[in-house]
Amino acid sequence: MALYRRIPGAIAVITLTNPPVNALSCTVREAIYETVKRATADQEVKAIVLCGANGKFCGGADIKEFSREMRGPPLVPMIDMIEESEKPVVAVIEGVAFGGGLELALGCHYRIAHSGAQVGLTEVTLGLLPAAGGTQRLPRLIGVPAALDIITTGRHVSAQEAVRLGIVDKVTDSSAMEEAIEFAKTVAGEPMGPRRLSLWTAACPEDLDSLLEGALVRIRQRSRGALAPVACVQAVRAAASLPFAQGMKKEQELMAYLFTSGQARAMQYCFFTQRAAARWTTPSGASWENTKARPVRQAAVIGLGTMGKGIAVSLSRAGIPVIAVETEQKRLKAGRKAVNSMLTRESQKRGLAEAHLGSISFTLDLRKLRDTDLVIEAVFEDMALKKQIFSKLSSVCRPDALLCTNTSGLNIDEIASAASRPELVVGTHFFAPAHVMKLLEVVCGPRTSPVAVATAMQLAKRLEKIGVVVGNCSGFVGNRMMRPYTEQAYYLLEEGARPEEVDLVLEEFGFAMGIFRVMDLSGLDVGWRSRKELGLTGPKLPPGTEARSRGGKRYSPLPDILCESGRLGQKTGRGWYLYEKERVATPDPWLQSFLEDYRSRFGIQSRRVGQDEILERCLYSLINEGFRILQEGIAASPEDIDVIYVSGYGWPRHRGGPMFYAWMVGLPKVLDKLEHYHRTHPDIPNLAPSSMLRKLVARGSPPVHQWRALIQQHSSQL
Ligand SMILES: CCCCCCC[C@H](O)CC(=O)SCCNC(=O)CCNC(=O)[C@H](O)C(C)(C)COP(=O)([O-])OP(=O)([O-])OC[C@H]1O[C@@H](n2cnc3c(N)ncnc32)[C@H](O)[C@@H]1OP(=O)([O-])[O-]
Ligand SMILES: NC(=O)c1ccc[n+]([C@@H]2O[C@H](COP(=O)([O-])OP(=O)(O)OC[C@H]3O[C@@H](n4cnc5c(N)ncnc54)[C@H](O)[C@@H]3O)[C@@H](O)[C@H]2O)c1
Repeated sequence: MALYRRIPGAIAVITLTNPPVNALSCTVREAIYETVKRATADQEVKAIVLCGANGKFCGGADIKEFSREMRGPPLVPMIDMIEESEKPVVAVIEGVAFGGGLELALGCHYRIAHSGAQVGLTEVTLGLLPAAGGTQRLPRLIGVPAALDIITTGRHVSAQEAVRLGIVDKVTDSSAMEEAIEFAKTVAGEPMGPRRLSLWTAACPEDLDSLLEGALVRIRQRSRGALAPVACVQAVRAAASLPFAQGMKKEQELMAYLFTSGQARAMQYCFFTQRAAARWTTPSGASWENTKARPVRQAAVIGLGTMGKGIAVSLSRAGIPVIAVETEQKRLKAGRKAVNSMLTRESQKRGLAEAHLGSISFTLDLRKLRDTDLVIEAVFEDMALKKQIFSKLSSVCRPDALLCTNTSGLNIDEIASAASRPELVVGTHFFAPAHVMKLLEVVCGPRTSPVAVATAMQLAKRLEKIGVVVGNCSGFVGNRMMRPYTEQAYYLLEEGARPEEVDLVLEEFGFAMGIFRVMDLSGLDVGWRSRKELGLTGPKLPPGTEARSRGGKRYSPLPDILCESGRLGQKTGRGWYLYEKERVATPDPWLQSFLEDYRSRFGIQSRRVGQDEILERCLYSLINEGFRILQEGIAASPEDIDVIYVSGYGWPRHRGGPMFYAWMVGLPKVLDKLEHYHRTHPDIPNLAPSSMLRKLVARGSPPVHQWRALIQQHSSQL
């Protein structure tokens, strides 16, 4: 709702009151109409101040209403009514003014912001465009180039930048409300015509076409296949070239097209599932609601390699003091140098004051960890080494200290067995680069206690990451699902495809990089090392093992052969591609003839592999593993799997995540295709449809949010 009060000085104050973010629900819109009408009709009122309760102006339209039939007064005429008011309307922007919230403020005649506030037209992140006049008013206010950037990226703009750009008229460190009231008194009685943005013309560069073309190129690089940012460009073009009324018509047409799109549905699903992941539960009844996290005042990181450095920076950035431990002086020195320069860059970029950073001390002595509340181990992926460290930590650390491991897939319970307090051992699986990537898989072993899970999830929040609780199995959720996906990519090469063909299909789907480019970037030796550990190749492989089979299942030795010949990816200048110019992947004729020789050596008839087959075999095998994970209770819900893939594995947001995508495609189709591919390739067991998928199809393919109820909780590993 919206509260109305009159205060001395002939000012009416209208306060949006809809916790937690004052979203513009049907009731709020009705109340705004009513209160603005009341203020304009009241002879005693000379100016109106519009603000939000609880220090937040407005989080925009109520997204929950988008999946229901729209009721109540629409936003556009409501904002027009405010703009048309003869009495000045001043918006008080505290906290946030996002989406429809900023559009509402743009309909006001003046905007006063608190210095801590943020504004933005964030609709594009929900698969939409600002459809309450935002695409037409913002370019008129700040010019086409700046508006184009804000509308197509949906980025959050600080109050300082907002005043620089002209989005707000004034920024204050003290009370924005008091400032606005005083300001309103000074403009009461002035003519409001010049303040109506709908009457302005958008400042536009001479070469509008090349500006818009450049934006489309960037959109294609950032989110290929996404409809909303392209529609945003079209709407801004309308603002630059058409009168306001016609621009508004264009905005509405484009919104009507986006509003019912599968992409908008997928992105709004991502918005809610990301928040739902924080509400974790385990079958034992422990949950975010009934388990209190331990406070973390002091943390430690063991190992300052690729991951440890980023983890230390994340902790420090959250204001947590860190002790970083290495094995030898040289590595310690290199780690310290790298961490310090990362922190300097970070604080420059984010404008963080040094005082807000947690101090980092560097040591070779594990005994310094006796007062830490939480330790994160990030040493080599070696079970014996990890067990040795957990055993040492048990004697050094306080008995209530939480011991976390950053392993990418080793058995958490085996690591815990080396600790004196297995119930306080938990996996905290960060993703590279750890100070950038949002995902944190919180891996719960069979003996991990609820308090350990709660503390790790609380830590994720403090680090501004998205924590998702998963069960203990090889590769957990994310990496486990990647394996069949990667294997299919190898098999497709064996059968006749080229790396660039596979990558193109995946990139057209929306991944920023195809799987072969990704492997070249992270180094082919990473997977090679783990296959050697598992005895799939290298010295542990029993003599006489068939080249293309392991344990009766199909195996591709292609990546092993590449590694043996020194092709490790970008770092060696060649892998699945050739890198003559640093980081630029070009198809390699050598690889093409190598693949031809390989096929003839093993008598494989090369064939033209179609784009549909590439996409289906890669994605459906990954999805099928997701169903197995649900069946085994390694993930609590399909939503959790989707959050992991969207926030940690570059799954395109406008596709919702693998499980959501499977539902959008149609579960019967996914089942049918898997059956078909499994019939054709009976030696690839992963292609055999999981019983969970069959069960869901038999139950009529219910929507994703209903799957959780159908999952057999008794098999849960959480
Ligand atoms: C044809 C039809 C025409 C329509 C016209 C459209 C006009 C317009 O252009 C469209 C929009 O405005 S689109 C909208 C554009 N707006 C945006 O894109 C802003 C989206 N919101 C945000 O970015 C963040 O929530 C904030 C930064 C506002 C707060 O962050 P924080 O402090 O970390 O808090 P938190 O944990 O994030 O959220 C707390 C709770 O509030 C919930 N909730 C939040 N916003 C909601 C909303 N708008 N609605 C409903 N609910 C919303 C959220 O789900 C959560 O509840 P849950 O039960 O736990 O799920
Ligand atoms: N690199 C990735 O992309 C990635 C992603 C997620 C998880 N992980 C996991 O994170 C862990 C670390 O991986 P990484 O890539 O950072 O490894 P890395 O090889 O880059 O670094 C490991 C560091 O640990 C140090 N170390 C080894 N033994 C030590 C000891 N006893 N005490 C203190 N320090 C010791 C080494 O000196 C080295 O600096 C592994 O378990 C890995 O599986 C890696």
